[in-house]
Amino acid sequence: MITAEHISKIFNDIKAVDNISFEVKEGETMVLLGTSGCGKTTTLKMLNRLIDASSGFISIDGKNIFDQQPEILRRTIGYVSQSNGLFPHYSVEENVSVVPRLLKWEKSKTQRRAQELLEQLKLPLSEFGHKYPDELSGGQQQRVAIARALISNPPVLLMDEPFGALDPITRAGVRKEFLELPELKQKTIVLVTHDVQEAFELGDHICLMDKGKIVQAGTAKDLILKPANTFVRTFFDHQRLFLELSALAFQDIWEIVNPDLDVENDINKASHTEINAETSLWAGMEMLSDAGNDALPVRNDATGTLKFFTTSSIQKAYRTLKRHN
Ligand SMILES: Nc1ncnc2c1ncn2[C@@H]1O[C@H](COP(=O)(O)OP(=O)(O)OP(=O)(O)O)[C@@H](O)[C@H]1O
Repeated sequence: MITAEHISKIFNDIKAVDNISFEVKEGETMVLLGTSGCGKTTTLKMLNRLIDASSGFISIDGKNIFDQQPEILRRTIGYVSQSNGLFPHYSVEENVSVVPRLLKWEKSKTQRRAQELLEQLKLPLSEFGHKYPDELSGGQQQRVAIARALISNPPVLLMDEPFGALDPITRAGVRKEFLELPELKQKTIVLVTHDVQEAFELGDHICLMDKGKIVQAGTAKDLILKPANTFVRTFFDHQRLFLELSALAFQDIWEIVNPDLDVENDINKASHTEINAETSLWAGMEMLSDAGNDALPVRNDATGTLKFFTTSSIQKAYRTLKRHN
């Protein structure tokens, strides 16, 4: 678990981070979101002491980070920097082996681990191990950077705009792979982004920052449906419909949906496989987007019940939910 209490960073006379506090529980992904210059990177770098806080307290897994030597601390914290930070004159295998070398791992152990990780990241060692960063696409380089950060199996992972340099399509693909990576399921992750969609997709919790302060912290649903002030509301305005439908899941409209629509006889209930009620309404509507008269079977694991949703029943339930909020 990461705890930051009243941390600030002052550069000369600029207050880059201004008295912020947050907590990231074990296994959670916390996103620092905000526009350029609001203090996200400075906050992230204070966690592994690439930048030392001017004031405040930070602990990781109950240990005060200021009691540890920065180099030793950083061995337990994976870090993916904004520009991937790969050494251009090192091959893929050499790049991912940097930390094991510092930790004096046996060669065979390093190679086994590199093989396992690169396999998961769809860059088999036999095919990519000897290549150099400039022989790889941006998405592949980013995956090598992620493998390098994960190789020593650190419990904490810090990522600064890890997909920032990628085009939107590659970015969505790499992000999807990232979400599905078994290695990451147990990690405590802090991720910096200015991309709202990315924050909503990846963050269990989001801290929205402005001018060095956290303006609101909460789940995507909290931020979009219960904005703390006008700044938060306006921040999401340009993508509001998409974000609301992404933040809401079928379980949020479970009791609202009109039962009459569930039992219409002329809807085709056979063309979709069952999905879970934790799926977002946006994902559900995408699945229905090609359909004329289809219904999506959705299972609510909490109650064990199954309901069929059409595009129009989702839209009606969403409008009703909005009216009541
Ligand atoms: N080493 C430094 N010396 C002086 N000022 C700095 C330094 N690093 C950052 N700043 C200033 O601190 C503020 C916050 O910068 P920071 O990089 O944390 O923002 P950010 O939200 O990560 O921005 P971006 O999304 O553009 O990376 C900015 O005003 C920046 O100019």
